[in-house]
Amino acid sequence: MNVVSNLIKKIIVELRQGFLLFGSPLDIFIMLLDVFVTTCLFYFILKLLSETRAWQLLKGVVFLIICGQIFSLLGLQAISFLLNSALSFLAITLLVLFQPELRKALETLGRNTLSFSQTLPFDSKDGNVEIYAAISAIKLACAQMSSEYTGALILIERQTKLGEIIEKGQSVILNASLSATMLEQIFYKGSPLHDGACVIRGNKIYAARCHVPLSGSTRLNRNYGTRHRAAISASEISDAIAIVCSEEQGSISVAVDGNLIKVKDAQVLAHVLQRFLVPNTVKNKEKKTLWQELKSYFNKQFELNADVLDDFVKATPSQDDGKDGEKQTTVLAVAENSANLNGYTSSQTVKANSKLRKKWGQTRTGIQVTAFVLAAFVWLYVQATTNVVSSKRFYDVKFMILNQEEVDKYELDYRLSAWQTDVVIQARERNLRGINSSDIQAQLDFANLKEEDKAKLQRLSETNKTPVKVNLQVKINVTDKPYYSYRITSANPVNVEVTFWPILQKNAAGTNEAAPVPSKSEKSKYN
Ligand SMILES: Nc1ncnc2c1ncn2[C@@H]1O[C@H](COP(=O)(O)OP(=O)(O)OP(=O)(O)O)[C@@H](O)[C@H]1O
Repeated sequence: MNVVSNLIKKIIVELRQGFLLFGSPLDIFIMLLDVFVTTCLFYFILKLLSETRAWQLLKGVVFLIICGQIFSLLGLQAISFLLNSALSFLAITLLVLFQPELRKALETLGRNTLSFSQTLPFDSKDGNVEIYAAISAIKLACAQMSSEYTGALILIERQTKLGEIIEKGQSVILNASLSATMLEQIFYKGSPLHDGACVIRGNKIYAARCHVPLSGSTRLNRNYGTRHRAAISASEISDAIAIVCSEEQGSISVAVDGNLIKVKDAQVLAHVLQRFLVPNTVKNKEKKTLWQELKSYFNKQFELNADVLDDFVKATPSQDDGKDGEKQTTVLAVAENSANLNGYTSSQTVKANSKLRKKWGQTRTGIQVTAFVLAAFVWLYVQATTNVVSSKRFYDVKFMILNQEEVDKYELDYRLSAWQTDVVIQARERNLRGINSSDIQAQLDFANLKEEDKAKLQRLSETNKTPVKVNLQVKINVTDKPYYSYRITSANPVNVEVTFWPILQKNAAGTNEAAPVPSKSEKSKYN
């Protein structure tokens, strides 16, 4: 909590000083890019987390931080202390409690980072043909098995390998060609392979008799047994699509991402599979631009997670296709962590074009705004802590006289009130390190003399009378450093008094000496 308060204080100080946007147009562009990239990162993380139970906890933590800030502002020390301690404890428990969710989120990240498509890993160049052949085989087998009330559990492996399931227990590696007959043979009641799940990898039936570890975290109706639960579990621990043919009801169901939906028949099943396996079948058949590709890449997170139920529904034919008024899809189980609990409940029939109702914080805009706010906050923090602006004092910087000829023409002599100055420069620390005393120029430019002063000098040169005093401002710059990378915050002296007198008078007075340089004790005033 203290960290948060300190951070806010630091940011306010930096904002007050106006140094946050210190730099060239290029620096500002880089800063904006920095905020943009950080926003994307936060967007990605928040989107992944918004599909998990960790989201609720995250909201709780934010609430506690806000309360803590309010309490500490009000000076309520006891409650601030308690909240502070609770937050430190929560930071550790968060990692332990939500290890499965975080693991899943990272897996999703890995999947989407390495591949832009969510298709089956088909070998052939013309993957789509093979996918359609596979879908057709599965459709035929499921139609047959459901009509005969043969129980089956088919897992279609996608990006996440199902090695953990395949290599365990009594599973049998088949690596057989995928065909409807083969599937029916496997799940035929008398077959030694019918128990458990079969895994489809690419265009092969890779393994049979696989046992899926049950998670038990679903809201499945009691009428459904372990086969359906196994389907949900398999879709929870991976991005596999699980198809269940029910032995008791003769129905067909599909599970994706922890959600289970009963489809009307094998034809609807084929539509669903096409939606998930064939790239760009439903959405966009045209060639995408890079921007569209990037957008769909980000959107895909939602397609595969939060919007997965919507996808199920979209994947089915229009509601009117059910001539006898029968429902095309029935949601049997919604993943416990699903963002869609507001939109769908278990065993609720969903209309084909229904829209999901999500809380604002979980909508794309909500997450985008939150991600931007977080990124801006982190950026401000980094500016205030690591990319710090500090100042450095340089002593005895000698004046450089410019345009001497401007006074030579009057044939006068002059004396300066000082020949050197102390300069304080402010810059980003890394820039400041590169500045030495020798890089600083303190210029006295006689070209800056005012017209009235010039007139006085003219009169003096003609009359040879009382000496004339004029003020000149010292101009300071750092050689080899662009003007926007530093600021001169003070110079002492910043104005120099120049006393002019006729050359003859000077010789008489013998005063052609430099004004005294500030003594050490005087210098210490500026430290
Ligand atoms: N963890 C599992 N992994 C793979 N297969 C499983 C698992 N648990 C059960 N099964 C399969 O499901 C069968 C038991 O089905 P059960 O009747 O309990 O489920 P169900 O969901 O009611 O399905 P059905 O409607 O077909 O009866 C088992 O014989 C086995 O083949």
